[in-house]
Amino acid sequence: MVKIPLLDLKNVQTEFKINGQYYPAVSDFNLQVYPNEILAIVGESGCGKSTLATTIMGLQDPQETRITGSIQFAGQELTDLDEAHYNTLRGAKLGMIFQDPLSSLNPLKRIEAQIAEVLFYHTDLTATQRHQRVLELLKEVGIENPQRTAHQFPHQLSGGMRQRVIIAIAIACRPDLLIADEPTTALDVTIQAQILDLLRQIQRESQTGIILITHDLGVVAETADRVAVMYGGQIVELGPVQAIFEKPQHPYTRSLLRSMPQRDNPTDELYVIEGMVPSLQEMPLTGDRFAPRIPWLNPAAHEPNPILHEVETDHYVRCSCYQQFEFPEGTKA
Ligand SMILES: Nc1ncnc2c1ncn2[C@@H]1O[C@H](COP(=O)(O)OP(=O)(O)OP(=O)(O)O)[C@@H](O)[C@H]1O
Repeated sequence: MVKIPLLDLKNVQTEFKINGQYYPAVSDFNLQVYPNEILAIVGESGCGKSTLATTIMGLQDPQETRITGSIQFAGQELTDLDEAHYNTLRGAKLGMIFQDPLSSLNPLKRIEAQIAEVLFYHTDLTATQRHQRVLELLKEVGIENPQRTAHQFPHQLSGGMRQRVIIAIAIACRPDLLIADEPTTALDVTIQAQILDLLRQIQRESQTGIILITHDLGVVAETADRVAVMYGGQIVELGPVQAIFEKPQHPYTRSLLRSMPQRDNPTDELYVIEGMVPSLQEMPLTGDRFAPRIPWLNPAAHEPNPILHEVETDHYVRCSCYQQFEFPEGTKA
């Protein structure tokens, strides 16, 4: 059976204007997201994950940004949409959850008003029905006393409760696609697990396609169906979660995994990836963008213009350098 993607990105490039010149934060980006899957996007800070999310959501300032390529959502091209049309999709068919629940909520409005607002704009529900729906949504996201929470202001809630409220707003209109940008980073571990469970429950019950953006590979292993590893604005590896964890190929994926604390040996010395993600102006645009961070690898191992290779079914790796890459002797295995 042919699977129809919910979201289909083709050659997407997002460039920021800095001192009058454009620099790509996302480039050569090709990706499909399907209904009822959680696709994780991972990479260090500065790899372009949030830029990709805001590009899909149409939240980039056109004065400062240039977006090229095609973004199709449920068969509709988004890159041509004007703000009014985007507004009919955002909050309704396209939902987004940001990292910091406090700054995503209006401190001066009660929780009920903030959830009801989305229902007001995107549904025909009456005021009484909206009130009822707000309570149902709060219950759905695991809030024990919806009546009480509905009446409270954001500062009266814990971080975990606020994130649940944000999720309630994001799912209020049953979006087909939900983008969650670091949804658990600000939360402690127990609450993190509960929020991830909630996302999985939403995916299962509503067949939602979810893009989960995170730098935390532990979160990815627990939650995702597929994983896109991003470096320098590009996908460097894409595959089913099991393939990424059990048979990682790209030197960047392998380095990220090696730098992750092991559960059975949490105090073990960690591998540290050499150097840093370069700024946009310093990012090399030809050759393998990760090459400067693995300087011991023979430069001839890299392709001059690396492309994604399918190494096994549905598992893609950029640049054939993975065939020759080894960690230097003496680094932690
Ligand atoms: N409005 C902007 N103008 C210029 N450069 C920007 C802008 N927004 C982001 N960048 C740059 O684009 C690159 C990608 O940033 P982005 O925030 O998308 O990365 P990220 O992987 O999401 O990182 P983080 O996890 O820290 O949010 C970075 O070099 C960042 O400095």
